[in-house]
Amino acid sequence: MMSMLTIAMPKGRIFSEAVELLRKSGYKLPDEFDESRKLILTVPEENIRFILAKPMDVGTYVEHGVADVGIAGKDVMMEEERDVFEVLDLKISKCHLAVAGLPDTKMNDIAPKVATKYPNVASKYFREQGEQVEIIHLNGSIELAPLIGLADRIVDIVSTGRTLKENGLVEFEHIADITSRLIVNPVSYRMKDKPIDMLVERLAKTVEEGKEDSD
Ligand SMILES: Nc1ncnc2c1ncn2[C@@H]1O[C@H](COP(=O)(O)OP(=O)(O)OP(=O)(O)O)[C@@H](O)[C@H]1O
Ligand SMILES: O=P(O)(O)OC[C@H]1O[C@H](OP(=O)(O)OP(=O)(O)O)[C@H](O)[C@@H]1O
Repeated sequence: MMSMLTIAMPKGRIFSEAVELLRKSGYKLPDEFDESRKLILTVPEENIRFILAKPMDVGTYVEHGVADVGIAGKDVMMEEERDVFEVLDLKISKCHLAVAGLPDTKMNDIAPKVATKYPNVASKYFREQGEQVEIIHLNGSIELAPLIGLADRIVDIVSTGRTLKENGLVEFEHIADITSRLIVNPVSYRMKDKPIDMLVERLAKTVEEGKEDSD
């Protein structure tokens, strides 16, 4: 009998797309997945246990080995460099990271301020551009910062662009395209190589088929 796999799933907007991808890949996940408030969901028929974490925390569970694999946004992986393998681009929850602000505004020359939920990504980006900025770490509603005079620029996720538009903000620079990734704990990959390889193969096939559909 193969050992049970623990998969860390991100709660929130990625969750339903990730569940759909797993179902399309042949995993029979009970209806309970769509409405439960439980944080651990075991599917004995598939020999898999799912833990439901905050998206920013998935890498923590996988790095510590309490989850063998996990699903995390590339943005999260960029922000918190973790000792995990990124094995597959799941091509779900597409969006991008961008620099935005009020139109026709220049960055303040002396200590321009950048508000973001991604302090590491933002400071690395501006360092590479040779610009010295002050990073202001916020936890959400990032678009508020330039409107209220807290920051000259924001670094945030843009998906439809609706939040920027409705707040009168514009995108200045594109930092990186973002999709969700399958990540694996290095020790688990050695100890549970068979079930993990099977999971990766099945998901990769579905991702590939999805690509053909959208071509
Ligand atoms: N429009 C979007 N806004 C934010 N994240 C998005 C968007 N589209 C896709 N994503 C992906 O979803 C992840 C965030 O999911 P979600 O918004 O549920 O979490 P969160 O922002 O951490 O949650 P919370 O708002 O509860 O703090 C990101 O890491 C990113 O990879
Ligand atoms: O381009 P759009 O489709 O409008 O999506 C982008 C917005 O969605 C996210 O915020 P979220 O809804 O997660 O709220 P938050 O500000 O509390 O993080 C993100 O931080 C942007 O604000």
